[in-house]
Amino acid sequence: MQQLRRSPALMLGLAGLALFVVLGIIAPYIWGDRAETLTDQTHLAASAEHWFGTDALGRDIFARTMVATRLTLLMCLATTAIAAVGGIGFGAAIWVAGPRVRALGQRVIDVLISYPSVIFALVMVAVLGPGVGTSIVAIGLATCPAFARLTTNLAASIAGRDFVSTARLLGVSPARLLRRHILPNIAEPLLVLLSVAFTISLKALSGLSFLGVGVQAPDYDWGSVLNKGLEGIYLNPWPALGPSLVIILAGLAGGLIGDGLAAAVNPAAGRRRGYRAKVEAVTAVPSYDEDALAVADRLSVVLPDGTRLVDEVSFAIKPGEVLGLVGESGSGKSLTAMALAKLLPDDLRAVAGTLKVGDLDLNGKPPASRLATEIGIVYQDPSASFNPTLKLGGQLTEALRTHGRTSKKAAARQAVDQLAAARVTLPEQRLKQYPHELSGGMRQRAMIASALLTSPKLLIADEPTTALDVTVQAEVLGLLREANERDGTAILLISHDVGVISAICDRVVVMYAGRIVETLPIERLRAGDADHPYTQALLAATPTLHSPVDEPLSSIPGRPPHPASRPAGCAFAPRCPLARQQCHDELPLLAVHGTGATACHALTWDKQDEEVVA
Ligand SMILES: Nc1ncnc2c1ncn2[C@@H]1O[C@H](COP(=O)(O)OP(=O)(O)OP(=O)(O)O)[C@@H](O)[C@H]1O
Repeated sequence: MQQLRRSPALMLGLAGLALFVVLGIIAPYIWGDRAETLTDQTHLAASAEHWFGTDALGRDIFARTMVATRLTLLMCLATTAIAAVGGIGFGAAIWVAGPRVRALGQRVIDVLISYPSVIFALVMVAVLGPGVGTSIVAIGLATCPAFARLTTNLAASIAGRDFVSTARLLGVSPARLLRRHILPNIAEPLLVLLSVAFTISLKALSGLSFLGVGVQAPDYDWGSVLNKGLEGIYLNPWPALGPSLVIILAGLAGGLIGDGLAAAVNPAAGRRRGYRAKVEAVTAVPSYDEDALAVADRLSVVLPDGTRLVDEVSFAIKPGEVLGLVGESGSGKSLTAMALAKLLPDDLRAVAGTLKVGDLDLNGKPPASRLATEIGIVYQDPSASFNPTLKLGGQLTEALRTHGRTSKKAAARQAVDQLAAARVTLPEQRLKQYPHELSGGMRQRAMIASALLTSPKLLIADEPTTALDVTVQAEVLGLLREANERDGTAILLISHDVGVISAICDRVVVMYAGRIVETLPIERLRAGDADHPYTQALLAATPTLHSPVDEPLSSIPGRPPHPASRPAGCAFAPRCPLARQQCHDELPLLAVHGTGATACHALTWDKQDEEVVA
């Protein structure tokens, strides 16, 4: 509900609709007489007395438009109800009926959808005769296939989920499966379609009445008022413009509700990668090496409501350095990295003192071509990194050809060389293949080759090995290190796995609940010599060659807090074995400690305790 309240589009749409509903209720009482009274003041232009003018029978068009609101809305409501009940019912029924009926039903839906709904409605009107009832049934039935298609498609997408498989295994009948497991999970998109169907109904019903085959006198809806207003449009446009405006406003309210619902029920819709997000500057106090390649100085990633998903993290990456970013799922690693590539989803904002890669100031508006060529990205899932409908050749050479203005032939040659360097077998043939023709490991190598093609200064590798099996993981990490040593490419490697970070990084930054809790050289991480209890817990939870096989690995009890509900003090305190009251009350700041930096009150306690004893 909070999500819904946050959507201005939805609120505006609902307010508009509420206004029309109120109008529909009160209009006949206020304007009823004026709307029906015949006068000899025919075809009058718009004036202070007749806002939309008068029609051929001298009736006030504004009054008729207002009074028509009730019938128009009721017809839209009835049409939407028929479309939803009929469409969802049909879609659900063919889904339950089993694969054969489903396939047949889907073909029927395809045919119905491909037939223009207006023609279908006109045929029905011709058969049943025009009128309110016919218009409702005709447009309602014409909109059914859209609901049916969405219902079967969504049901199919949910049917593969583990909880549905489990229910099947338990012998739950298809009808119960649909009612208990499938429909509740597809209710949200259906709700969005409902508001869209309302707008579609409004347009279609008004269209029928406008053509003279919908609502018939003495009844009238907005479409028929518009029809009458059209008669003198060249001399007097308001009788036509007035009702049109009302139809547009009501349609807009429905559209805004649809957009608002879509955004509210699917906040993840904004999480698509690829949007260049706004970066805002805070007062900069440089606290990093001047020769650093990439700098994030007090970088926060902020939700529209002000929640800091990433909270003032500062780090720098030296040229040629491999920096690891480690932490549990949800600790803000990916958002930090995406802010550095200016690729945050468009619902998020990056706020930073300094945010730069090389001389690219990410607080400003760096040229897209330099961003695309100077920062390379390797994502976690090699099967999702490439477009499955395009051959690899075009995808690999895209950045070179778009931003480097390299010829097709030269770009292909470079792609082959880079694929070979990434040990992709038969590199020339690969260019002509689709991504699905490569194994997962081979695809990830191709992804690394693709990211390195433009010789980026910084390569961001976001969990590049998580989707791969162990042997391929080692090879992919080897490739990254090789690129780093061969070309001096700096790498920001993101992983939740301390083992992966230890394998190739020079330095590590440990994140917890959107903040940095510790940074340390990799030798210390490998030696298990971490200061922060969270890093120590991560290390204890990581198996090594020396871990006793007969003892279970330790785990960290509890869960990290969501960034919106971080406690006032140390976010790790509720899970920390060392926590004292101070940890719950005061936020520890990152302070240099030996060869690293740590944000932990416990490091100051020994000294304090000694002083107390002395
Ligand atoms: N667009 C968004 N809107 C709202 N919350 C978001 C959005 N993107 C990320 N988050 C939240 O921000 C937090 C940090 O997300 P992030 O993806 O950076 O974590 P992570 O450490 O990379 O974890 P993982 O390894 O699971 O990807 C999480 O709580 C996540 O749910």
